[in-house]
Amino acid sequence: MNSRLTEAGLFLDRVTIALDGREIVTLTRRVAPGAVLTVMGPSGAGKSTLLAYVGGFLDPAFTASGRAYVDDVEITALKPEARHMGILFQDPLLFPHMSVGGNLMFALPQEVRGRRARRERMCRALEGVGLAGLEERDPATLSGGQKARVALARVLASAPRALLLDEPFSKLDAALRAQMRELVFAKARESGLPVLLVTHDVADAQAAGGDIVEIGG
Ligand SMILES: Nc1ncnc2c1ncn2[C@@H]1O[C@H](COP(=O)(O)OP(=O)(O)OP(=O)(O)O)[C@@H](O)[C@H]1O
Repeated sequence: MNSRLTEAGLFLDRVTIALDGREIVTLTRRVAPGAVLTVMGPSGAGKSTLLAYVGGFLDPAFTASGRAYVDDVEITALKPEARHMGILFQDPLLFPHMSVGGNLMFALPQEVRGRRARRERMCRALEGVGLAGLEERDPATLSGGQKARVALARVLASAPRALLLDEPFSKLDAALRAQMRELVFAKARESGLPVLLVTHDVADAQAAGGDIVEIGG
C-alpha cells in the first residue's frame, strides 16, 4: 500500500479541505527534507487552514480528505502531539513566566533524560540561533528579533519532523526579517526538515527558493 512512498520529507496526497461544502484547498505536493514549499494566496484563501490540517488541529467546521505523510509514515489520523510538527506563528508566543532557558527546556523531548543532558541540549539550541548565554533572561527583556530567535530555538529543540510556518517573519523589520528567514531556512536544511511556509511576501518566497503553491484567488 505504501509502495509509492519511497522518499523522505512531507507528502500531501490529494489533500482536499472544504468549508460548508465548498473546496477551498486541493493539492498534492511533496516537500523534500530541507526544502521549502511556500503557500501564497489572498486573505481568507485557506493558507492557515492547510497548516492546521498538516498540524492536526483543523477546526471541525472544515471537512478534509486525502492523506499526509512524513518520512513515509502516514500522519493523517494522528493527534497533533504525535505528529511532531515545529510550528511558528507571527508572534513568538514565549511563556512569559519562564526564563528563556525554561522555555526551551519545556520543549525538549522526554527522551532527553537527566538534568545535565537537558541543560546541555538547551544551551546548544540557544547557541544555534546566536543567543548563547541568554538562558537566564526573562523573555520580556528581549528585543523582537531575539524573541523570534528564541521561538525558533524552542521549536528546533523539540526535535520536530517538519516545520509549519505561518507568517513567522511578518512582524520583524526588513533587515531582521531577511536575517531571520535565512536562519530558519539554514536550520531547516541543516536538520533536513521539510518546511511549509505561509507568507504574503514575495521576497520570503524568493529567499525560500523552493516551489510556490497558490491557494484561492
Ligand atoms: N474556525 C473556523 N470556522 C469557520 N470558518 C473558518 C474558521 N477558520 C477560518 N475560517 C474561514 O476559512 C477560510 C480560510 O481561512 P484561513 O485562515 O485559512 O485563510 P488564510 O488564507 O490563512 O488567510 P490570511 O491570509 O488572512 O491569514 C476563511 O474564509 C475563513 O473565514
